[in-house]
Amino acid sequence: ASPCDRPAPPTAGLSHDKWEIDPAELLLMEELGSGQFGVVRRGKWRGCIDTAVKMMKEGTMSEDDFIEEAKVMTKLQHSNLVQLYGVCSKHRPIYIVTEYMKHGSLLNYLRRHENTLGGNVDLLLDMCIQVCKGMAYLERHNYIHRDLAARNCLVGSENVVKVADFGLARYVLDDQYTSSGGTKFPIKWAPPEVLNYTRFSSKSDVWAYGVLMWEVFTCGKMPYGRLKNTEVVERVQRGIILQRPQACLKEVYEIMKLCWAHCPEDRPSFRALKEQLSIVGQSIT
Ligand SMILES: CN(C)c1ccc2c(c1)CCN(c1cccc(-c3cc(Nc4ccc(C(=O)N5CCOCC5)cn4)c(=O)n(C)c3)c1CO)C2=O
Repeated sequence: ASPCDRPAPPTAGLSHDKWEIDPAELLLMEELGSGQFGVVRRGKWRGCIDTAVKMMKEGTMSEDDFIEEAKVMTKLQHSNLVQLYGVCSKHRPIYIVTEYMKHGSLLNYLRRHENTLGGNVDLLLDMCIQVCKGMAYLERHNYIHRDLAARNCLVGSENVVKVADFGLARYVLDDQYTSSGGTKFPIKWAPPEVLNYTRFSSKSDVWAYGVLMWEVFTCGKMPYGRLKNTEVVERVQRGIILQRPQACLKEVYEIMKLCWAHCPEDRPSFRALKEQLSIVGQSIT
């Protein structure tokens, strides 16, 4: 049978280092957009496996550290995580090759489909539960995302939602993104301990997950509207939280609020969140 018939083994023995991909086996296609590290293109690996290929722009990433970490990341495998297939690190720019998700970012998907998604509370809750499952897997592996948000999740066929770009924040060289005073730092998704001490943990991911739930139930609104970052920091430190979105059930909002407990240890784990959200999910379907 041709390699296209069997499912893409995430890290099939691509070369002597199983996380190293031979660029000769990649066919680069249309551009999908650009992120922190530069342009991302769609690709075909070995003629048939759909991939997304990040082509690392010089000076955007601490490459050697990342290539080391890639060995760990290829081992993180879950149906709600965008799979890292491997890297092409024998040339510059290096390529990061991942699974392809045909509908793009969750944020754009919510905004583009607001009319059909807005009334479908079951579907919105299911999307939140899928992200929670992916995050519970990372939590179990003591892996912190550091930039969980709807813009960093991706949508595939049949409304499959997966968490993407987990852990990459550690390799961004742009200070505007990495320092909490920078213009690109995700202030609106950050808890007090990150704003004050950049102390990241799975519990800071849980705070960000609460904001992601708010994004989902508002079909992609900007949290805190047009408030400036300094105003958001002031509110978060005073304990002012996001209000219940109109489409969000009261019992779902109660769970969302748990994610925004001021002290990280008072926030639920993703494991507990998954249990609670699934119970609500069963009670409304
Ligand atoms: C440090 N952190 C947190 C980072 C680092 C890099 C990146 C990000 C965060 C997030 C943004 N990003 C990035 C940039 C560019 C592409 C991808 C990106 C886009 C994909 N897919 C699609 C599919 C379709 C479309 C599209 O054009 N449309 C329009 C028509 O209707 C359907 C959707 C866009 N992207 C995809 O599968 N992956 C794996 C990555 C990604 C996600 O990977 C990055 O490359």
